[in-house]
Amino acid sequence: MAVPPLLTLNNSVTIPQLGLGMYQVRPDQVAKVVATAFEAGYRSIDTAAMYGNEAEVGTAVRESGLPREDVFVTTKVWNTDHGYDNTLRAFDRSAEALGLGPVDLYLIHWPKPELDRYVETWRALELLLNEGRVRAIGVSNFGIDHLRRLLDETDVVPVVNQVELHPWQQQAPLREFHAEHGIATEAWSPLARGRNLNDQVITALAAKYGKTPAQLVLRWHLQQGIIAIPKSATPSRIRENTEVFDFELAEDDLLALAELDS
Ligand SMILES: NC(=O)C1=CN([C@@H]2O[C@H](COP(=O)(O)OP(=O)(O)OC[C@H]3O[C@@H](n4cnc5c(N)ncnc54)[C@H](OP(=O)(O)O)[C@@H]3O)[C@@H](O)[C@H]2O)C=CC1
Ligand SMILES: O=C1CO[C@H](CO)[C@@H](O)[C@@H]1O
Repeated sequence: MAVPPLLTLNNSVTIPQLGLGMYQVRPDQVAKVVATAFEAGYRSIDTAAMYGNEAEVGTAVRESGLPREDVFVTTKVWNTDHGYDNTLRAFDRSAEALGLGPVDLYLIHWPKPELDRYVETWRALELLLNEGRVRAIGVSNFGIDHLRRLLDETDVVPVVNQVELHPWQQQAPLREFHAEHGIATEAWSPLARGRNLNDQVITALAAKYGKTPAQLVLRWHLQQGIIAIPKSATPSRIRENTEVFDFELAEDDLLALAELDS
């Protein structure tokens, strides 16, 4: 069992650098998936109101027997709930479904610039933080312009920006902006949904390190300080995806992987 290392966020809260994604984990699968993950060492679960499994995630965490403070739960406000009051109501629904007390991390799922309400949505998250109903607040799918606006017009700097990121979409300019402003980068679809795991560069390097392609890709994330939340509903893969703390990619191999960005 490998318990992932903790990364310290800009408000001093810590988050496991590897977590389990819950998109498309059906409610009836959640209990087994989460129990398998906890047994394998995961301590972080990424869900969202939009995933339709918050209640089952909450139950699985409560029934795990793990101390609440040892588990990190992220959820997100969905696009249809932007706006100050709507967001507070959406949070109430999520917190009630989870039933875990304060939520560790609450994210704006998408900026939805066409609605132009992400600043007031963010202010609602700031209130939740000040009231102690969440331990940290962040965003997802925000571009540099959206982040700049939050930094200019609001008080709290997001702890993370969760974006699509994998060797084929490396997000260099955004990551640089995050680093300048103390925002952690969290990768969604860190395995690119498994679609490119037969890539020749990946399979050759995986063979070199005696690891699977998925482990190789996850190691690439971890070595760059990225938080990764791979999803799997398959017990063997849930375990496989944690066995990434016992090897290190050499500089040359990181350079070869940098070339995959498209
Ligand atoms: N903020 C946002 O807008 C978004 C957030 N997310 C979050 O990020 C999480 C992860 O992203 P997701 O899009 O699910 O994609 P991932 O990159 O995590 O890939 C998941 C897919 O890869 C397969 N897989 C997992 N492990 C392995 C392995 N070791 N070998 C081969 N195949 C494997 C899974 O199959 P199987 O389950 O059958 O094992 C599944 O089909 C989501 O679950 C969600 O929590 C995702 C999208 C958008
Ligand atoms: O979190 C999410 C899961 O994946 C969906 C489809 O790609 C995204 O739209 C959504 O943001």
